[in-house]
Amino acid sequence: MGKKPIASVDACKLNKDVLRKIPNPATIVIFGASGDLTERKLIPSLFRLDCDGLLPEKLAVVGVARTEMDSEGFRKKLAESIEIYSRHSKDRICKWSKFEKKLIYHRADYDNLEDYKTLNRLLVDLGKKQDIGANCLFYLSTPPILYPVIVSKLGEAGMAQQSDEYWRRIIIEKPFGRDLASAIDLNNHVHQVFDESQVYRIDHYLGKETVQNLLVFRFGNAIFEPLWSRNYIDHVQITVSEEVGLGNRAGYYDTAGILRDMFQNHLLQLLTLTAMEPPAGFNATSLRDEKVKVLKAVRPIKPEEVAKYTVRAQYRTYRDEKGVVRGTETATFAVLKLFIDNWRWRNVPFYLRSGKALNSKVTEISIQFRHVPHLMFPLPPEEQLPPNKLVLCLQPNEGMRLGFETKLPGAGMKTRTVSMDFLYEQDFGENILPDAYERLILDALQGDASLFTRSDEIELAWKIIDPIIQGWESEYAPPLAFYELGTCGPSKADEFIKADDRKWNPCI
Ligand SMILES: NC(=O)C1=CN([C@@H]2O[C@H](COP(=O)(O)OP(=O)(O)OC[C@H]3O[C@@H](n4cnc5c(N)ncnc54)[C@H](OP(=O)(O)O)[C@@H]3O)[C@@H](O)[C@H]2O)C=CC1
Ligand SMILES: O=C1O[C@H](COP(=O)(O)O)[C@@H](O)[C@H](O)[C@H]1O
Repeated sequence: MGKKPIASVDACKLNKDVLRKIPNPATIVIFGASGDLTERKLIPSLFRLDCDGLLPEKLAVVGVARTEMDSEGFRKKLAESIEIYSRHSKDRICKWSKFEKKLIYHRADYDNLEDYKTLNRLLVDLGKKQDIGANCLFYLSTPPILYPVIVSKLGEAGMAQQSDEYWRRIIIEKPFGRDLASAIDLNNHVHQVFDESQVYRIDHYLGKETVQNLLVFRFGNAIFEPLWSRNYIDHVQITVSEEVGLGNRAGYYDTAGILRDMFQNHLLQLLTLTAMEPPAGFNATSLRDEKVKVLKAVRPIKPEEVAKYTVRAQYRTYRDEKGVVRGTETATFAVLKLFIDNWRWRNVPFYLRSGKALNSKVTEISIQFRHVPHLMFPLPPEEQLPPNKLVLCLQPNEGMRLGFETKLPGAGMKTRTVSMDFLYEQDFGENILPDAYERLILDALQGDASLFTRSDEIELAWKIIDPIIQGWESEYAPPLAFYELGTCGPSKADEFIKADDRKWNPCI
C-alpha cells in the first residue's frame, strides 16, 4: 500500500513525549540482584530509560543479594550483560559510565534483620548525601519462596512505612503463589506490611506496547466495538508460542508447568483485555474492575471436565532435560477452551494455547468472525466463504491484520481472501517499542498501578486454573500428548479444535 514511514527520529520523540513525566527522585532496591532477571531485563531497562532521559537525575539503584560482590564487581558484571543484551549497546555504551555510578551493591542474607538495618542506613545515607530523599521502590526479583521473608524483614526494619513526604512501594515478580491458597496467604502476608496501594504485582505482558494498544484499538475507535460480541464473533484464539524450551529453569518449571507459568497470568490477562467492557476511564481502578468482571464470568472448568475442555502435552525431550524429574507429567504445552458467561460473550469459545519448544515465537489474538448469514454468490454445495478474521499480533511482527474477501478480477464471481495490515515498524520506525519492563518500572516510579495486577485479579485467575490442575492430577486427566521439538505442537491440539469444526490460525 506504499505507506510512508514516519522517520524513526520522530517516532522516538513521539514515544518519549508520550511517556515523559519524569518521576521524583527515588532509590530502587532490587532483591535478587545477582540473578538472571536483573541482568537480562531490569538493569538494561533502567539503562535505556536513563538514556532516554526518562529517569530522575537523582536516582540510586541498590542491588541486594547473598553473592559476595562489591559495587565495582556488580557494575562490571552488568556492563558485560549490557553489551550483550542491550538493543542499543553500541550507540549508548558511552552513557553507561555515567549510569553505572548510580549502581550500588549490598550483600545481604534475605532472612537477617541486621542486614536490612544496614541497608536502611545505606538508604538514609544516600537520601541525604545525594539529595535523593526517601522515596523507595523495592523490587522482589528472587525465587518466590523468598518473598514472604523479604516482606517481613522490610516490615520489621520499618522500611515499608511511608509518610506525606515520601513513598514506599514494592514490585512483586510472578509467579504470585502456586495456587489460590498460597496466593491468598501471600496477599495476607504482604498486606500485613504494605497497604494494597503500595503493591505492584508485575505481569510483564501488560507492559508490552502492543498489549496496551489493544485498549486503544478497542476503545479509541468507533468501528470495531459494535462488532465485538457474540453477534458477530464466532470464536477467539489467544496463542503464545515459544521457541525456547526449559533453559536452566528446571527447578522452577518442573514444579510449575505451563498452566502456572503462562496461563494463570499472561494468557488470562490477554483474555481479560480482549473481553472486558469499556472502562469508564484509563485509570487503575476502572481498568482492574472491568478485568475482574471478566474473570468472575469465566465458566470454571471442573476437574471432571478437563478431558472435554483441555489438551495437555509435553515436548519429546523434556524428560531428558537436566534437573527434570524422571517420568514427570509436567505439561509444556496446553490448550484451554473457556467460555465467558455474560451477555456479550455467551457461548463464544475462547481457545487459549501456549507451548514451549515450538517452531516459532508468536503471541497473537485472533478474532474469528461469523460466516455471512446468507450467501448470495454461487458456490458448490457445502462450501462457504472464509469468514473475516482480525489478528492482533503482539510479537514479533507487532501489528494488526484484517482479512476479508474480495472479488478476483475477471469473469465470474470468484473470491479471494486479502488483508489490510498495520505494522508498527512500518508506521513508526524500527526499534520504537520499549521493553515491557521499561514501561512498568517507570509506571511504578510514577505511582501508576493501571498495568499491574490487583490481589483479587490474581486470586480469581487461580480460581480458574486450580480446578484444571486438580483435574490434570486426577483420574479425569486427558492423556499427556507428546510433540517433537520445533513443531506446531501435538496433533491432539489440531484434533481438539477440529472437533468443533474450526481450525487454528496458521501462525505456529
Ligand atoms: N528470568 C526471567 O526471565 C523471569 C523471571 N521472573 C521471575 O523473577 C524472579 C527472579 O527471576 P530470576 O532472576 O530468573 O531468578 P534467579 O533464579 O536468577 O534468582 C535470583 C537470585 O535469587 C537468589 N537465589 C536463588 N535461589 C535462591 C535460594 N534458593 N535461596 C536464596 N536465594 C536464592 C540468587 O542470588 P544470591 O544467591 O546472590 O542471593 C539469584 O541470583 C523469579 O520469581 C522469576 O519467577 C519472571 C518473569 C521472567
Ligand atoms: O513469564 C514468562 O514469560 C516468558 C515469555 O515472555 P515473552 O515476553 O518472551 O513472551 C516465558 O518464556 C517464561 O517461561 C515465563 O516465566
